[in-house]
Amino acid sequence: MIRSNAAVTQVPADFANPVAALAGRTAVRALYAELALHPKPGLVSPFDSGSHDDMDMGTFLRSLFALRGYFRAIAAAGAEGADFAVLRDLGIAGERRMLAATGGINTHRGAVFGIGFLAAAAGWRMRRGRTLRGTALGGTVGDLWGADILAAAPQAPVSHGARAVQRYGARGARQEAADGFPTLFTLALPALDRALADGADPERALVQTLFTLMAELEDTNLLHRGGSAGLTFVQGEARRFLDRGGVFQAGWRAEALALHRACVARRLSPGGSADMLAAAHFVHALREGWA
Ligand SMILES: CC(C)(COP(=O)(O)OP(=O)(O)OC[C@H]1O[C@@H](n2cnc3c(N)ncnc32)[C@H](O[C@H]2O[C@H](COP(=O)(O)OP(=O)(O)OP(=O)(O)O)[C@@H](O)[C@H]2O)[C@@H]1O)[C@@H](O)C(=O)NCCC(=O)NCCS
Ligand SMILES: Nc1ncnc2[nH]cnc12
Repeated sequence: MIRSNAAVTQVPADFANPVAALAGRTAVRALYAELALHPKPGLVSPFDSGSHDDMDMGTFLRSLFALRGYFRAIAAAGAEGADFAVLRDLGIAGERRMLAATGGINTHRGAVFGIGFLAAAAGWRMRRGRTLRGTALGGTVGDLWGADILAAAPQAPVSHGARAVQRYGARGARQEAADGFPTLFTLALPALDRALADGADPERALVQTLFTLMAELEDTNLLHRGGSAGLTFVQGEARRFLDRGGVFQAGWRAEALALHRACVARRLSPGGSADMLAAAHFVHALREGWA
């Protein structure tokens, strides 16, 4: 049977949607920029697999390619004013595609969650011609979906992160999103803008931003792997790096590599900070391409 032209030319709404395409493309580029960055204490990079035995650069590349359609679709859903249930189902489907691509390894679960909501909020604001500047993007996440994020029952099985929240009373990813991503908008993005303004190239500006996040974020990955002592160790070392001048000090790369080795020796991995770094890259790049 010959299908009508209409059927052949039908494209998914998100594909035909320039706002969704921009957000989707920008999200994948942000995940790649984070992955390709080095040195990143304890984390996977082209240099090595950090504190991880079960994943490497290839695992993350397969993961971020599998998520291309997800970020485009969730931005399109946000543009349409979708409610939390729609976004959650897209997020669950995205997680499934990620796990299928990685053989069940949890590479970007935090990014599926955090950058997913930011992409949805970007779709909502760009469709309505609203600015992406200041804390507006995070405010949209909190205003439109914050209450539902906190009310949603944790997925079974309970994640390492949720267990860390229960055990250590940390805020975790949900509270961060429901509050409009304060760590991202009041800490990470200003650090990125300041490093670039002070003359750092993009690589050094991203390293500076990562250390700024590591010094402050209550990263449930660190709590899961190293308890309060692990989190306190990384926060303290990151703060010392920044107090000595960060990426603007002579020998900064050797300093950062020394912390990488110390994290690997302790099996510590600030995965939450890695996700927030990718989120900062996402928002910064989106702002560049949008009024
Ligand atoms: C909505 C959920 C995704 C939230 O899940 P949950 O409530 O369980 O919260 P967390 O698991 O704590 O958060 C999810 C991930 O967020 C990252 N993260 C950690 N701390 C923070 C923080 N303070 N602020 C922001 N983000 C944070 C972190 O992601 C990274 O860790 C992942 C690896 O985790 P894990 O495998 O446990 O660690 P490993 O060291 O690899 O373990 P082993 O090697 O020992 O095995 C990695 O993926 C990074 O991304 C947190 O994990 C969920 O409940 C849910 O409902 N999902 C359904 C979809 C949905 O609702 N989506 C919303 C619409 S988009
Ligand atoms: N580069 C990375 N290494 C380990 N965990 C991560 N989670 C997000 N990005 C990561």
